[in-house]
Amino acid sequence: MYLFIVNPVSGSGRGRKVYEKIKQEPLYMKKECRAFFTEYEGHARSLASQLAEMFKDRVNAILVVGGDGTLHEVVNGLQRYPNVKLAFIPAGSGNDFARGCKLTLKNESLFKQILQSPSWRPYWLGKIKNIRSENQALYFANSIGFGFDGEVASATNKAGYTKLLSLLKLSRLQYVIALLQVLLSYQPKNLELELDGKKRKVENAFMVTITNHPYFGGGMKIVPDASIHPHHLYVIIIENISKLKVLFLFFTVFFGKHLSFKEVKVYQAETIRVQTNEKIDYQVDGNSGKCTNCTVSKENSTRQIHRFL
Ligand SMILES: Nc1ncnc2c1ncn2[C@@H]1O[C@H](COP(=O)(O)OP(=O)(O)OP(=O)(O)O)[C@@H](O)[C@H]1O
Repeated sequence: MYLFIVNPVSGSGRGRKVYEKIKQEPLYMKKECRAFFTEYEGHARSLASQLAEMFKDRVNAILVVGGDGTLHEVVNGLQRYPNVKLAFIPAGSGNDFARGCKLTLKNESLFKQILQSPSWRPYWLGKIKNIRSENQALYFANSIGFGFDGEVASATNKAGYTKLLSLLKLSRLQYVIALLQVLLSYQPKNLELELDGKKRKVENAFMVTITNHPYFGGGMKIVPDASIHPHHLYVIIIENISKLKVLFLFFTVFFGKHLSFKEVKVYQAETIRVQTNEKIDYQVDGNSGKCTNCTVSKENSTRQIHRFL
């Protein structure tokens, strides 16, 4: 049995359209496929855990049709079900997870590939402790970022021009527009980091981002050489940089050329502690929030995800 979790509003309606096309495929009728639509924010998380519990002995895989935000909810719903196989059919506006996993096919072709010749490979999600609750960890598929990154995500999520950009097929511009807006008002932050026990003060931080794979912000190659690793995450720090230089840096990041800037540093670490005196904006898989401290590492379980990288 293949279970679909479809976010119909992802990508300004692309999620519904992609699913409607997949549903017409003879393979959809032939195999046992069932679809569940999300109806509100957070619904994908509860759906995923309910479906995994209800069909745990019969499910071949859960297929997520949506954006990175929907995937984020699903991986959190599956926290207690690491054995459930997961596949992603991108239909959002950013789709960084699909880039990070080298999913080159789209829509019906990707659906057929998942059912007929899947490439199940291990994946280790990022795990954040203490960010929203002391008792429950939060998982991420792509990245968590603090500072500028968090403020840009918050502006992107509040933006009123999303639908227009989608109609014009310019969704990738959404992040860039928010970035320029936030750049004008952004005040650098002071943070204290601990990378595998080694303390490091980051003064005038532009951003600190921890990622599982190279992509973020709708196609920017933030850590170009990152590969999905069982133990370590990649930490990119941008500090003491002028706003003008940031602008230049963000043009080069699409090609992964920003690492030559002296203000940019990349580390690998298994456990990362982040602490600030004042609440700081963060984004996790594109969802925004505020926090003062948290600890980030890899989850212990291995999951099987359809991917090529
Ligand atoms: N029926 C619904 N109505 C309104 N919001 C929904 C519904 N179902 C899910 N959502 C919310 O829609 C939000 C956006 O989803 P998602 O991130 O998957 O798409 P996107 O923003 O277009 O893509 P990306 O994150 O890749 O840019 C999520 O926060 C999710 O909780």
